[in-house]
Amino acid sequence: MALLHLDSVSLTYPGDDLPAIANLSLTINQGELLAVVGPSGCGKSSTIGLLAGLTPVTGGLLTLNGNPIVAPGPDRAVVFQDYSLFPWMTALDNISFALQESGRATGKAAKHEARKLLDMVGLGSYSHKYPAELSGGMRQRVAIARAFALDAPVYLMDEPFGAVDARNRVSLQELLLKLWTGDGNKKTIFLVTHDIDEALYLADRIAVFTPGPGRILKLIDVPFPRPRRRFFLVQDPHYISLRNEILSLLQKEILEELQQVEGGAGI
Ligand SMILES: Nc1ncnc2c1ncn2[C@@H]1O[C@H](COP(=O)(O)OP(=O)(O)OP(=O)(O)O)[C@@H](O)[C@H]1O
Repeated sequence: MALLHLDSVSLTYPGDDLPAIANLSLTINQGELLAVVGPSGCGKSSTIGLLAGLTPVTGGLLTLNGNPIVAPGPDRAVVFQDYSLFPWMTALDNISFALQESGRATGKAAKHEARKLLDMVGLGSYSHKYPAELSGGMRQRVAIARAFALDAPVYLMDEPFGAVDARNRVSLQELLLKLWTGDGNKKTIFLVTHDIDEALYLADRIAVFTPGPGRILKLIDVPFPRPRRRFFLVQDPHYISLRNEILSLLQKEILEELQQVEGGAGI
């Protein structure tokens, strides 16, 4: 069932001549995990801003459940790369505050629920620590636990694992899959990533964006059954060919853009 729908959406920031996004059309189904890859500046974060209701569209129509998106709402949670935790609150308080703000729990119940979430992300014994006392990977775990404390139907994730090392990235990906499927009632996830392997491992579909103005160059179905097993997946010839296809789509776009800038010299 279609949940998010972008119909010829365009965005031109105030004062800009050129649009950041032009004629972007896409339907995202309920429970789908859609990954977006594309060169830097192609409008991925801007699309998250539109879906979150933080930025108004300047053309086209953007709907959630058939209703135009005009403002942020509790039906959409956003996770950024930079953790965005409150530095003056402990890990536990960051999560219980989110639970209270969303009206999901108050007082002791909020603390209890927050503790369960911290346990789930493997940080049960770090509940009293402040963000500055945690490693980058731990902070992002808390940020993800806090986002999932909101129990929103839609998650908009902008390079959520971009700032963590490869090992932490793998475990955060597993965590994301666990939270996505939750109690069997899947969330809908729009995940921006620069990592093609991450997109292929996590997503149901991958949208490859063109350089600005952002549009979809290709929508790719990721056919691998779940649960996926990394070790076998990366050796699967179909995986290798999909990976190469995405890489060459991105490289072609980047080379064409460079040729326009450099007049083709040396490329
Ligand atoms: N708040 C803003 N005001 C004006 N222009 C903006 C704003 N945010 C983004 N832009 C412009 O919109 C275009 C798309 O930027 P955006 O951040 O959406 O790209 P991106 O694909 O997420 O890039 P990256 O992968 O580097 O994060 C760029 O040309 C950028 O300069």
